[in-house]
Amino acid sequence: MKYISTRGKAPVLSFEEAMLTGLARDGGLYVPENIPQMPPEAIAALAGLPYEEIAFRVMQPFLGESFTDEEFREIIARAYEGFGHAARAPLVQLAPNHFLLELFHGPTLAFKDFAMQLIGQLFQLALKRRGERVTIVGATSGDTGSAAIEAFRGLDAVDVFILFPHGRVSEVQRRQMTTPSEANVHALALDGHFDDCQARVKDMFNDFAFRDAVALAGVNSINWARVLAQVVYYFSAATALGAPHRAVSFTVPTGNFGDIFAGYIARRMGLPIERLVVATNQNDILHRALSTGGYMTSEVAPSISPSMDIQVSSNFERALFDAYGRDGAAVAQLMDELKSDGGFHISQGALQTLQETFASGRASEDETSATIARLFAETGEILCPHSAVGVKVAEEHLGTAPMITLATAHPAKFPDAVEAATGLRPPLPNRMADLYERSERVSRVANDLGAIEDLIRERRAG
Ligand SMILES: Cc1ncc(COP(=O)(O)O)c(C=O)c1O
Ligand SMILES: N[C@@H](CCOP(=O)(O)O)C(=O)O
Repeated sequence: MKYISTRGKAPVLSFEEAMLTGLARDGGLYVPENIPQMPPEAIAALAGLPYEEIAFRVMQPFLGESFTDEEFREIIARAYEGFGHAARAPLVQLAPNHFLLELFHGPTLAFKDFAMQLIGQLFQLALKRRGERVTIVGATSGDTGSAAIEAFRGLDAVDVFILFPHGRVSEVQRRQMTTPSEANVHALALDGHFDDCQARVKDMFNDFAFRDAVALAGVNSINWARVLAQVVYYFSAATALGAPHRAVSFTVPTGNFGDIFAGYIARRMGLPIERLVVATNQNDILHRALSTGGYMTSEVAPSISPSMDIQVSSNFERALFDAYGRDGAAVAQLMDELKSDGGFHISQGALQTLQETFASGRASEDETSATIARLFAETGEILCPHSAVGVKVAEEHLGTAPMITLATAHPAKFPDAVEAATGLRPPLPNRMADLYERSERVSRVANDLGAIEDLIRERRAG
């Protein structure tokens, strides 16, 4: 199994190399050269299996020679043993044809744990074998950062630096990043928004002198391994509801397009997914792009679903690569336009291809609050604001196939928004009940590449 860049000019890599590399050296994102196919009998055989076994069968064909089956099975077992629900990703029925896939039972209460817990173990094994040490730098609007810190804290082969937008994450998210005391963990509060954090991370990857000097690695969803781990729960949920004998649809609260791109990969592997619905908050660039073909950035407006306050949606590049017939030069040109003009127009043919797979919708702030309140009153389910965006948009796309909406975070991560909608302040699980008492450690940084690079050079241990 080989991995190629969406911009067509970077070295072709193995799974392990692509995972340790993060962003391709031509600025593109790695994707598999071919998508392994799962025939209907193999999909049918997943029904009723433990999540860990489904994970092994779905992901193993993407690994090539990188890890033995025994190593990979052990890593999967360790990755999910700390989850607070035996099913790992349980389904809850909301209405006759509408289900919620709860992805928030991992250690940091967001869907990011599914991938991050796994790649923490994969990095550890790969780096030990190679005798190498890396500096992980990540950008977060709240959840990736806490999941990464949880997965990599205390590991001797990595330093982790997480850039988050100062004042734009919830208090729980911030404390999850700033309270771990391990010396290899560094939380950096940047003066700017998430897109600034993500742009600086990409700048560091494109500064080859810095990149090579610190052995830079990335665990944002620019890293293919992150996307791959998220493919699994599309299979577990769909087979629980009758796939491959009946098709299902998914609605995915979307920001950086990683989670929904994982659903797209599941579909490409053969999972019968009728519709993949992109749900955005008021920062709705993806909804506008998929409706009109114009991908135009504008100011990020802070919302009650802060983890989706994103305008430059990294993984959309992977979808564009396929929609443009895997033409790396065409993608590179669009990305240049994005940088110079703040946007681009998707060609008619590529837009049509995208629209054959993806539908989309948006939820305003009021609609998000009203959905939290209504779902609580009607079903007793307390949604986080991101999941509420998903539910609202899913309700506009219900059809004959069962609809599965991804619940991407635990409501206790966003207690203010939930309390404002329901009057209830959801408590944190017992194991993190003292989060508000723990002391914080954080460095405030300007939105300045040189200054951030200097700080990383100084603080890293390697
Ligand atoms: C709670 C939550 N929901 C949804 C999203 C959007 O996911 P993606 O960026 O993969 O589209 C994020 C952030 O990524 C998130 O943290
Ligand atoms: N919403 C994310 C933003 C980063 O996304 P990623 O999936 O590319 O890591 C977050 O919570 O940090």
